[in-house]
Amino acid sequence: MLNIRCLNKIAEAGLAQFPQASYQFTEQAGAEDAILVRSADLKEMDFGAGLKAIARAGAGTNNIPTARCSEAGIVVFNTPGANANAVKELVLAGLLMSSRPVVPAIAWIESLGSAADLAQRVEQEKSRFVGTELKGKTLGVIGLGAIGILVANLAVELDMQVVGYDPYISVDAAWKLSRQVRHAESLEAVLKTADYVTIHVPLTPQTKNLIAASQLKLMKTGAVLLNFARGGLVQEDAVLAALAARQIRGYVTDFPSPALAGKRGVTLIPHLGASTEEAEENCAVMAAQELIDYLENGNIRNAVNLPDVVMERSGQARLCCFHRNVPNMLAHISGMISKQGINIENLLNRSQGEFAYTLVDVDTPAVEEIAATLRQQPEILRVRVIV
Ligand SMILES: NC(=O)C1=CN([C@@H]2O[C@H](COP(=O)(O)OP(=O)(O)OC[C@H]3O[C@@H](n4cnc5c(N)ncnc54)[C@H](O)[C@@H]3O)[C@@H](O)[C@H]2O)C=CC1
Ligand SMILES: O=C(O)CCC(=O)C(=O)O
Repeated sequence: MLNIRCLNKIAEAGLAQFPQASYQFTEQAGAEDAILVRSADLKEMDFGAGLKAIARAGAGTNNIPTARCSEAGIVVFNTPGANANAVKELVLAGLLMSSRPVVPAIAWIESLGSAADLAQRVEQEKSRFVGTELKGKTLGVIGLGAIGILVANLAVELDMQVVGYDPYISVDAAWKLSRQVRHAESLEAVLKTADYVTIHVPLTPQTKNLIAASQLKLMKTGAVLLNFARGGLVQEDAVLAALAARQIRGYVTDFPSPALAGKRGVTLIPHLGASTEEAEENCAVMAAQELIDYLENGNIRNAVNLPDVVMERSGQARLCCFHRNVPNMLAHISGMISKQGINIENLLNRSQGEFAYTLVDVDTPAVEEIAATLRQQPEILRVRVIV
């Protein structure tokens, strides 16, 4: 039996992927083979020696200590794109809420209750809630990955001018982007030209406080900043100062904090970007399938600390080695196997940065001794045998 521990509510369709004959769910810390998580913070968590993988049912993995996981031979997965449409739709709501004062207008009408002169007061006072149109305004999109692309393309459909910035954009992403999206050479160029700026980059040490006082100063007077990516990307004090100085008109964010609560110009949403039935299901199913293929076949799809490594099963056993990306590892692993007179049926090795992963299919199930010897190597972080 393999033990799966869920640290957040995971959609039923995802849990149903795990066959009951070979998987059980556990709440016991340290007993798990794999963890399924959404936003729970694992940074300070101790991991049991048996933990092989963590799957984030979502995009951002800043709640997972990925470097520490790699050192312990734990593969960290996420579910790229699985919730992108849900976020895109909420960004649209954010754009509409910041161009048309519908939220205060609804609050006002609710405050009137069922007053007899309701219809009359509506017509008399509605001019307090006049907005502006998105059509013709410029949207700056920072980060053109799964979400940024959808937001940029949607804005084109809304007849907005769209300017995008992503110095690391993938070729696949570039193909999906509308040709009407203008390419900005720098973050500064986006900030200077946009009426609305929306951020869609991961939170990393490099992107922390991406938008701070000096960036906010570049924004057009009266512009709106939307942050559906992570709170730490925007320096809150600087945003509050920019709002107080009327440098910017609004800050719409999916990441509330005590400092932002109740402040003029701030719209707080309780981290609902991915909270649709469809996105929760997509993420849960994708995360579960990634874990199952890794636990049962050693295959890796959508890990953040290793590249994709997928090989058809052949032979009688599979050795899965998570190791450092240093010279001679492949020769060492294959040499150890051939020294025992064992035939290698198939082998696949891929690396990403400091780490690498090797799958070896062999023609005998009797490879535990080889695995035990390989585990002695300091450069080898985890060896699994799958028969
Ligand atoms: N509010 C919510 O519920 C959700 C929030 N998110 C957040 O949104 C982020 C983005 O999600 P996806 O688009 O799915 O990820 P993604 O990985 O598909 O795209 C991220 C893009 O950011 C770009 N990027 C990285 N550093 C950059 C920089 N300094 N300047 C400009 N671009 C940069 C990358 O090249 C990549 O194209 C996630 O990391 C997560 O933090 C994601 C899903 C739901
Ligand atoms: O699971 C959630 O609701 C949060 C989604 C999210 O922030 C992400 O996918 O990065």
